[in-house]
Amino acid sequence: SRQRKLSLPPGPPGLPVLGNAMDMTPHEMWRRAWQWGKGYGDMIYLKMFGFRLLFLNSPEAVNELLHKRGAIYSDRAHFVMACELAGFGNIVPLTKYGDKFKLERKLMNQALGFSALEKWQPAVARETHLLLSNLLEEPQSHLTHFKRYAGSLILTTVYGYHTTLKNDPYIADAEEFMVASARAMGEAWSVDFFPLLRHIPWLGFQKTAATWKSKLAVWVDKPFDMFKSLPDSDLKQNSFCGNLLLDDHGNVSVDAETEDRVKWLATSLYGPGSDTTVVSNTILILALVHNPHVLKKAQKQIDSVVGTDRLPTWADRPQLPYVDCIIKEVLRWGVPVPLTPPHRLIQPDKYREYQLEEGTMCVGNMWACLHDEKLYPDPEKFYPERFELEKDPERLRLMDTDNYAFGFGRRRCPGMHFADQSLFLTFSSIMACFDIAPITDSSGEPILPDVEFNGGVFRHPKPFKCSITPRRENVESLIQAALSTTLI
Ligand code: HEM
Repeated sequence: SRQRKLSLPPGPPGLPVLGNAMDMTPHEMWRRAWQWGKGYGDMIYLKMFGFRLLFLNSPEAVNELLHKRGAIYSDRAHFVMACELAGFGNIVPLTKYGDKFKLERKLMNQALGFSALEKWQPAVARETHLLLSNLLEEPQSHLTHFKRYAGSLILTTVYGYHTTLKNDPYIADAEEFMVASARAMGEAWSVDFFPLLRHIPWLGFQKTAATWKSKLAVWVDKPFDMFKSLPDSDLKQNSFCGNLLLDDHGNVSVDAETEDRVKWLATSLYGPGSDTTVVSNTILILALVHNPHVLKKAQKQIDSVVGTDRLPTWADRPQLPYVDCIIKEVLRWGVPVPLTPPHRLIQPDKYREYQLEEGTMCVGNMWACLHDEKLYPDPEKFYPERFELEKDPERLRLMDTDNYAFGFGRRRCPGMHFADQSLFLTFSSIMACFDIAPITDSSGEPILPDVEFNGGVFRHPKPFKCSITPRRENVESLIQAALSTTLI
């Protein structure tokens, strides 16, 4: 027994009985794990009752375990609060590794993978041009516009439902579900560590879970019923649900079990797909306010390739390498999702001098990987040139943000190519149309916003003000012209 203990990875000493339970925090857990790493190395092990948690802080460790050994590191935990009490067990991020997982992956890859990207281009273009129009009209509400853009894009993709409303009821319901499911997985930690907590009435776990359960009809069935009642159209037929469920005449042509599975898959895509998009666009704006030279350099490249009498398109991408460097640096510097949900190890394993036990919950720390000083010198600096100036192909391959920002191995984000496509169009179009700068005080001095982030599952910048102004007189007419040619 002594030998087994000695071969576990190191970690902070826990308390008697409680173990490391008091070391956990819902606020910026990734930063705490990264700080522990300075003393313990890139693998940090915590234990609470029957729970074994392993933070992986380096590109080497995540690649070796979560990626190369993905066949045994791709299961998920059975969260009591989310799966048992609230009834959220059917959402994709909670699916156990096995046949159901494989089928869901196949369906998501079919709808969102590389080969499906072209199909989504008209919808992404339309939503982007609407976003530009919103930013032109009400530049101070950039966060509201990013939320409408991301929400409408996901609902269009998933259900064929497009909205121009800033307070669309389907988006409101989907956001409510996203908050509830994130909380269910967060609170599940404490209920899983201390199973008795669920029976203490004043803590309210059972009551909250029962409220959530009673809303499943609104969160899961309502958008699906809306999809079924939409008039037949190309948008509906081509959507995620349409593609998987409808025959050529627009009728549902699958059995009830498949229909139920697709319904849950559809609901699952909203949270991971929309918040990450909002966060990435907001991080771009924050980074540009602080780095005007980056915006100027990008605008110069965009102007030389696109000119001044049209908006960027995907065909311009090969000639706009600096925009690609900015996308990589936004994902690296901002880290929209700093930690993976735990990947559960399904059998005992050995790595380096460590023995890892079956059931260990392995968490990839993307923030730590993307701030690794060996790969990214001066990691706190927003510096897109780091990707442009690196000439060694092997180092460039290791530095590629896509290796880390979207998670790892078999659980890697199924929406990553879709996200990359939409980020290219929004980033290049925003920079082509607008100057972005700090607001100024009464004496004209710039007020730079703080670089501060919320500490939850998604790394939202704290709300900030900035000035977003059209670069030229013809920006409005360009946007209008683009909108009229990208009608859905
Ligand atoms: C900048 C944009 C995005 C980022 C940074 C991002 C990042 C991530 C990360 C880190 C994970 C966890 C992977 C792991 O456990 O190893 C994940 C999972 C997931 N993402 Fe994304 N994502 C983005 C956009 C999207 C989009 C647009 C969609 C869908 C349209 C999407 C759908 C999902 C789903 C369904 C999962 C759960 C996969 C599973 O548990 O098997 N994501 N994403």
